[in-house]
Amino acid sequence: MLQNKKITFLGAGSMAEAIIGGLISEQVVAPENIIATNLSDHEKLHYLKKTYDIQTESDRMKAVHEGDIVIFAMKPKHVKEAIEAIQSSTRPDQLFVSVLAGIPTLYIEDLLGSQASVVRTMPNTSAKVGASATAISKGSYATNEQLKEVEQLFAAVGTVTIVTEDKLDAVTGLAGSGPAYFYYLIEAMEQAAQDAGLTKEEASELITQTVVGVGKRLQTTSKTSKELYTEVMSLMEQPKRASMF
Ligand SMILES: NC(=O)C1=CN([C@@H]2O[C@H](COP(=O)(O)OP(=O)(O)OC[C@H]3O[C@@H](n4cnc5c(N)ncnc54)[C@H](OP(=O)(O)O)[C@@H]3O)[C@@H](O)[C@H]2O)C=CC1
Ligand SMILES: O=C(O)[C@@H]1CCC=N1
Repeated sequence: MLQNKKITFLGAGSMAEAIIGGLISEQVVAPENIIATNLSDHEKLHYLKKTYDIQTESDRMKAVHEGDIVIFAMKPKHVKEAIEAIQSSTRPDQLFVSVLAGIPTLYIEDLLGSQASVVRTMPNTSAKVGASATAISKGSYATNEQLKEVEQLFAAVGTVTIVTEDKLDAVTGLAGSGPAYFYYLIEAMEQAAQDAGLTKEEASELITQTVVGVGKRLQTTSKTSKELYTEVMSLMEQPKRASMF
C-alpha cells in the first residue's frame, strides 16, 4: 500500500531521522520515495542523503507538493509559520501526518484549509531502534484507510496503538516523553553505582542489561507490576527474621 507512495518530511530533525531510518530498514518505503526538507540546515540534508540515500530538497514548497504523504516534523512552536509557508503548494489528495506534541488536528486542518486529511501521531525516540510505542488518531477528514496507512508507516518503527484524539496529550506524557523518565532514573543509578565503587563501564553494562531484562519480562509475563517488584523485594521480610535473634 505504501510502496509506491512518496513521503515528504517537513522538518528533518531527530524524530524525522528516527522514522526515516525505520522505514528504510524495514523496507516499508524505498529510499528514493522519501524526500526530506527543513528550514535552513543544508548540512543536515546532505547528511541524510548520504546516510539513507533518500532525496532531499531545500525548496520546501516543491518537497511538499511532491509528497503523497507529508509528515510534519518541526517543533510545535514552528507549526504555524511552517504550514503557512507551504500551504499554497499542497494538493487536495494528500495525507498530512503530524508528530507534533500538543497540536490538535483541528489546528492543522484550519491552517491547511480545504478539509485536509490529517492524522496525528505520538511516537518516541525509541523509533531509532525500531521500538517506539506510537499512538495515532485521525482528524475530522482523514479516512479509516488513511489511518491504516499511517498505522503501517509507524509499525516500521515499533508498536502502534489507535486512540481517540482526546487521549493523545496523555500519551505524550506517558509514551512520547516516557523514555526520558527512564534515562533520568538510569543517570541516577549510574551515579549511585559509581559512588558505591563500580567503574562507569561496569555500571553501564549492569544497568543496561537490567533495563533490557525488565522490558523482556514485561513483554512475556502476565504478572502485574506489583507482583513483579514484590518478587524482587524478598529481603523486605529480613528485619522481622533478624529481630528473632
Ligand atoms: N524528541 C522527542 O522525543 C519527540 C518529539 N516529537 C515531536 O517531533 C517534532 C520534532 O522534534 P525533533 O525532531 O526532536 O526536533 P528537531 O529540533 O530535531 O528538528 C526540527 C526540524 O524542524 C525544522 N524546521 C524548523 N522550522 C521549520 C519550518 N518553518 N519549516 C520546515 N521545517 C522547519 C528544523 O530545520 P532546521 O534545522 O533547518 O531549522 C529541523 O529539521 C516536535 O514537534 C516534537 O513534539 C514527538 C515525539 C517524541
Ligand atoms: O518535547 C517534545 O516536543 C516531545 C514530545 C514528547 C517528548 N518530547
